[in-house]
Amino acid sequence: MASAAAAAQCFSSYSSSPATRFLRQRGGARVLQLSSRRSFCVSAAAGGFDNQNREYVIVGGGNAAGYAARTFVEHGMADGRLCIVSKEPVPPYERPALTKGYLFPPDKKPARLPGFHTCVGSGGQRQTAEWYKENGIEVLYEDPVVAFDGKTQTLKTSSGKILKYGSLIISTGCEASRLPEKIGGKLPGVHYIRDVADADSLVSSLGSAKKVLVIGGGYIGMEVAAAACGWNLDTTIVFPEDHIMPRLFTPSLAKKYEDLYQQNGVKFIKGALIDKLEAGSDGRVSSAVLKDGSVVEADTVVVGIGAKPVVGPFEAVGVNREVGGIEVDSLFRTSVPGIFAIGDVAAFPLKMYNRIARVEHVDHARKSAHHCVETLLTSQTKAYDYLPYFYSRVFEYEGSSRKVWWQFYGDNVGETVEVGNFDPKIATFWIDSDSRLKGVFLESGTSEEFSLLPQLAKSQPIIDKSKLQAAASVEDALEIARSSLQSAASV
Ligand SMILES: Cc1cc2nc3c(=O)[nH]c(=O)nc-3n(C[C@H](O)[C@H](O)[C@H](O)COP(=O)(O)OP(=O)(O)OC[C@H]3O[C@@H](n4cnc5c(N)ncnc54)[C@H](O)[C@@H]3O)c2cc1C
Ligand SMILES: NC(=O)c1ccc[n+]([C@@H]2O[C@H](COP(=O)([O-])OP(=O)(O)OC[C@H]3O[C@@H](n4cnc5c(N)ncnc54)[C@H](O)[C@@H]3O)[C@@H](O)[C@H]2O)c1
Ligand SMILES: O=C1O[C@H]([C@@H](O)CO)C(O)=C1O
Repeated sequence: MASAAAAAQCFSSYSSSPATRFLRQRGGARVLQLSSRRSFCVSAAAGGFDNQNREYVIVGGGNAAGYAARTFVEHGMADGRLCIVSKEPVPPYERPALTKGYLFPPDKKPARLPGFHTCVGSGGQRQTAEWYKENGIEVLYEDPVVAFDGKTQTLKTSSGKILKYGSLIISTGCEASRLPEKIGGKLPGVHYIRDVADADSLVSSLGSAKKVLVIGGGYIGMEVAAAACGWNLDTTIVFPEDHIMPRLFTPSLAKKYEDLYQQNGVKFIKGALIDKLEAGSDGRVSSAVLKDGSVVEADTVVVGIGAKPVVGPFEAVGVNREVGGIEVDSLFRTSVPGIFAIGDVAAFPLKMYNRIARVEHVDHARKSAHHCVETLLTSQTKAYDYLPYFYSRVFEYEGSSRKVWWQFYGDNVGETVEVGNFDPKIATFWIDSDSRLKGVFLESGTSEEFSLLPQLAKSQPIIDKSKLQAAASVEDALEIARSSLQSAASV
């Protein structure tokens, strides 16, 4: 790679300049200190490519990248020093909105950019394209990184740019798992949702849809099926398991949500796999054939069958074989000095449960980004100690018969006690064999009640299961949990 070699040469001759202190070791990261606050960009076109040196490069312009950029700005280390290389045409946004406000029917004020750029989802500033400019952050749009060379510390983008980095943060997230093309996974009318372009395409299909088939009973399946109800569409969900949200919900909790969806007209086909999707005479999807031979008609299909971490082209940095993703330590450092990974793509030590995990949820994207950049820019060596937090909100559009919003904190292990049945609340408590409360789920709580959940899941108090089982209401059950917390504190 002649241009990369040229880039490396140019980089080292620049870095030997007396005005530059080079690659200080900080929090395990190689930090290039420049005397000037402006970036150094050597535009000596080598082999037709721009030859550009950057101090900090973030690859991926998604949720985690937006929060990382904010932390760079907070430390006064963004201006002229930070470059974000993005595959998407817009600055980072709060991805959760894509299956929530974005899918509201046209007359119910759907969310659109620039309304939900990061960091509005956590009450922060709305970082528009202007915000990046004003803060001196270079963002390369629609120009994904296609090659990586750790030896020369260079990246190549799809347009052929060669970027030399001092420190690199990989935040490439996940991509939607797809049905194979040979069974109709790419037919017109078949949708996957990961980015704004996908959501736009789905919105345009919903506008003329009659029958929607949602494949997958996870997060995307539940959120998109609820959204389709808002458009008054005939909606069916099909999935291989015997209940929805199998990764988190107990069968009994799932049943309550399934009943609610059915009251909204959604049909469920459980324990079923797709054999193929078939096209009508116009070439657009018209039906799904299930493995048992039955046929479900649909003019719009939404596939939500999970996501895969985007590790390419960074495999050489070290992929975790068990959970996938780029392996990092508790400071988000990969095996290569100066290279970090955050968000969905990072396989990190989940300290409180003593296991390596990947977490595909936005709270971790935000917190891992902040923790990583703090490590990179300060002398912080505090291990990331994450408490898993998942949530969803559906039927939120104006005029819906009832809104649904739940939160879960902790680990869904052990036996469960469930209280309430959309009256309007539901709570589920996961309790291990030592009677410790490990995980807690709450539907339709007040903000005060929701704020109790992380305290419970973090302290894991000993709890009297029989008292919880006897609770007359969700409020009572939460009070019992709260008092177990108090007695744990007083021991
Ligand atoms: C539709 C949807 C709804 C969701 N709702 C919720 C929710 O309600 N609650 C919740 O907790 N979580 C939710 N999530 C999960 C949450 O959005 C993710 O955990 C979060 O976005 C992860 O942030 P990230 O930056 O790691 O990845 P992403 O936000 O996916 O960003 C990764 C970015 O990297 C880009 N990229 C990939 N490869 C390259 C490359 N080679 N070069 C340059 N750029 C590249 C991608 O295009 C993307 O822009 C949802 C996810 C989806 C898809
Ligand atoms: N509220 C949230 O946190 C939220 C909302 C939307 C999306 N997301 C994220 O987006 C990503 C994708 O979500 P998702 O719902 O696709 O993943 P998921 O893992 O939540 O659900 C996948 C579901 O697909 C089904 N499935 C798996 N293989 C199948 C197959 N071959 N045929 C039919 N069904 C199959 C199963 O029912 C499984 O529950 C995940 O990272 C998820 O965390 C999160
Ligand atoms: O975390 C989130 O961010 C967006 C939205 O709040 C941004 O305005 C959304 O729908 C979430 O669930």
